[in-house]
Amino acid sequence: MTASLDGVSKQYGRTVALWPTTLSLRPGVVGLLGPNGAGKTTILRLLSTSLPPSTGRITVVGFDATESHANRIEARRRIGYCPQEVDFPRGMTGFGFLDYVAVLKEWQDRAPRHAEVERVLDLVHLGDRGAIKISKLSGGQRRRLAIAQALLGSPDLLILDEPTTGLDPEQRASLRGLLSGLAGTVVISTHQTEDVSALCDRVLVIDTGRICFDGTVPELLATAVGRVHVGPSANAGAAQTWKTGTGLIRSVGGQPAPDSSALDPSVEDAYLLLRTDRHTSQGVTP
Ligand SMILES: Nc1ncnc2c1ncn2[C@@H]1O[C@H](COP(=O)(O)OP(=O)(O)OP(=O)(O)O)[C@@H](O)[C@H]1O
Repeated sequence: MTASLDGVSKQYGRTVALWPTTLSLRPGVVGLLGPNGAGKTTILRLLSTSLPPSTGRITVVGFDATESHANRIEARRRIGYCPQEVDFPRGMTGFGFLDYVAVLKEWQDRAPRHAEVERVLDLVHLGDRGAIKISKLSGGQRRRLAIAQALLGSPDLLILDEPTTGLDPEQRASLRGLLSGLAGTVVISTHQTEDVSALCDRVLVIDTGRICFDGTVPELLATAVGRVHVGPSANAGAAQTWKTGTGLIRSVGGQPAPDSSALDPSVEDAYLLLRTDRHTSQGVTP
């Protein structure tokens, strides 16, 4: 097991961002899906040990980061974290920035440190951009530079908050290739359901500070089988409907309309239905 949350909760003043949660993470790619404000970033910051929990224990590679400062340092040595937004010193070059982060991560010897910086620059396809000032990089290139700093030292636990936001389709596909080839545990938060279906071994759906689904992509898809239709009219009571390019109406949930046929659900369909079912049955405000 790479990391665990044991009864971990987080409250900001009166706002409960995460209700008491117990979770174990093993090698593979774990995707956190959920609407804005659900608590994804809170979980990632807790796991990264940059945010102290209100209750519970957080363990990373055997070190209980909530127990002592020394344990937290040991845990952090095994973590790579890329937050949603990184404030770069824009006057620096990409290479200079990564070299600086590598120094902070205790890479003391210059030659192996520089080799590591070159390695992670290559991994995110910025090998030929290292000497350029960060202010001159595009938004997508800066995003990849932020990911590169998290890859330094091949951490056991790699935590990426919305890593594919701002990347073009080619770069997104390439990042998926990179993440799926890593040996350790990778935790990503995303709004891109395609990333989840293409990449994740395990999906956690978060809603109002609670994990409301924990399983594999096929298990998530199975929850929506027989509930997605296409036809000349919309399903009554559907959670979502839209007119497709063929002129037919695609309905997610509801009572199948006459002459409609069932479709294989996507991760997005299953996610929408999970949320709708939860909000209808529990009266949770979306
Ligand atoms: N520093 C803070 N102070 C007060 N409330 C906060 C703070 N950070 C987050 N919150 C609240 O905690 C809840 C969870 O926020 P969080 O950022 O974890 O959600 P998220 O799922 O990552 O959202 P998004 O998809 O928009 O990034 C929200 O209600 C948010 O307003």
